[in-house]
Amino acid sequence: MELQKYIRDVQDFPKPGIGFKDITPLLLNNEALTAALNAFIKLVDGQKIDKVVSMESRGFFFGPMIAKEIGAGFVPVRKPGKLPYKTIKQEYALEYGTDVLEMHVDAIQKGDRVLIHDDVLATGGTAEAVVKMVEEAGGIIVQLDFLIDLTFLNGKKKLAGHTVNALIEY
Ligand SMILES: O=P(O)(O)OC[C@H]1O[C@H](OP(=O)(O)OP(=O)(O)O)[C@H](O)[C@@H]1O
Ligand SMILES: Nc1ncnc2[nH]cnc12
Repeated sequence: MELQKYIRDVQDFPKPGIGFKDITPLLLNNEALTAALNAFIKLVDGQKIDKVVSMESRGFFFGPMIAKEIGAGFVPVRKPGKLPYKTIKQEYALEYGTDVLEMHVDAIQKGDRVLIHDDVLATGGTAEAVVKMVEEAGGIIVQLDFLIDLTFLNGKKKLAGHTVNALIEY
């Protein structure tokens, strides 16, 4: 199935000049949703994964479904002040300025084999911050799997040394 058919381009969202990739048509269509989930499971290829780690908020659409299907636990990475328990924090660069992501300190055990999932890889700043947090907690990153890679933004460069997959590339 050609998943790209289910991605809607929205110009000038959330700011003028941005071509936003809207994944909600894919989520809305059960065949496309199932095909995407099956493709994510195929990327795991039977490797042992202890935890799937995804970032708020669009990483939460597929992250828990992938975890359930491959027999792993799910770890939410959230924006500041949202997680109730003690957290590891990581600052990361945005287009303008910086932001922070947080993960619970007990979410990853030393030696855990981790799959990182998000919907979109753009500049790679978000994923790089999650890589740092997982590694700080002692996790081993097996791969990073995205629905979409905006390749013209060179996000993969920030993730050099890791296996990075995407179902759709622009
Ligand atoms: O590769 P980067 O340049 O870091 O960008 C990618 C991130 O941007 C989007 O999240 P956003 O911060 O818009 O939050 P949302 O998922 O809550 O919409 C997307 O879901 C990724 O997490
Ligand atoms: N162009 C884009 N479309 C959707 N999500 C994004 N996250 C960062 N850039 C994005």
